[in-house]
Amino acid sequence: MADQRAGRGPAITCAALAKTFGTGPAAVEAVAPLDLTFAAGELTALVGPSGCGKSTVLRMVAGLEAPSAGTVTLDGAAPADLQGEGALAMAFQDASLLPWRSVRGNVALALKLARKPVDLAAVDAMIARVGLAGFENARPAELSGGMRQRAAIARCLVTQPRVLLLDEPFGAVDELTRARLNTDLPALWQAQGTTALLVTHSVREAVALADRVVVFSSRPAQVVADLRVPDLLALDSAEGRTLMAEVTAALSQGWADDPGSGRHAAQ
Ligand SMILES: Nc1ncnc2c1ncn2[C@@H]1O[C@H](COP(=O)(O)OP(=O)(O)OP(=O)(O)O)[C@@H](O)[C@H]1O
Repeated sequence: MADQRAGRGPAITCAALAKTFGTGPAAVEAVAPLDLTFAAGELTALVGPSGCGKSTVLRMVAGLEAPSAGTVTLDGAAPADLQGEGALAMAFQDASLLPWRSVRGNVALALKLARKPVDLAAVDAMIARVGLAGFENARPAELSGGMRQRAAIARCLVTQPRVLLLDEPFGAVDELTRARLNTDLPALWQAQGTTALLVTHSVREAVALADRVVVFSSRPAQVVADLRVPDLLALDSAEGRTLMAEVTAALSQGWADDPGSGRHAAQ
């Protein structure tokens, strides 16, 4: 039952979603039963201690990892259905570009795989948008790590996905470029009405980019705080600093032994 409005992202619902890797004494419970809904067209940042299960949640939303229990639905559809429509895009930290293809070739391929018309002007415009104008013909090996990440982001956004899943996509990008991408890219996906999830270790990035910040406890991931980011929040305002302090406090609380003791704030 996909959303009929053109291009608009679906709501994402995780219902009693859980994941345990392995069995017996060696089993690792990565995600305890989790109930979370991400609103259509919103960008939600997921933050939490290293190894708490953030990527696992993202991979289950992407349909790359089967849940041990519970479900993920996107406006009622399974992740695989959106994958099939080319409506779901992901960028991971390790920016896996095809090494034998140019930047232009990699970005254009995303359109082909999504069964969309390959418009080279749109491809080059997206490459310019992530600051890679002039590198259209470069192969990934000729780019820095940060440039490869930017090319991977261009590859994601060129298809105008309805769902965008970003796992530390700016990890290898320097501060200046990151600041530029942080101001430039949200406008792109907001205009497209994309529903986006962003896993990040940066509280500043989470608050700067997201409409909502969900803070997880240490493994298995459970929600310890769920905070709304006011529109047009200035990070250096008193309100911005207070919100970042709240996220940071929830993160330290998330490291505590009793993850269930957290609070569930704004929705
Ligand atoms: N394929 C797998 N097989 C076995 N264990 C796994 C697998 N993937 C993840 N895990 C385990 O699940 C737990 C959660 O991992 P996950 O990558 O989701 O955490 P994360 O919060 O994204 O971590 P980080 O912030 O460090 O990237 C970890 O203990 C990890 O070792």
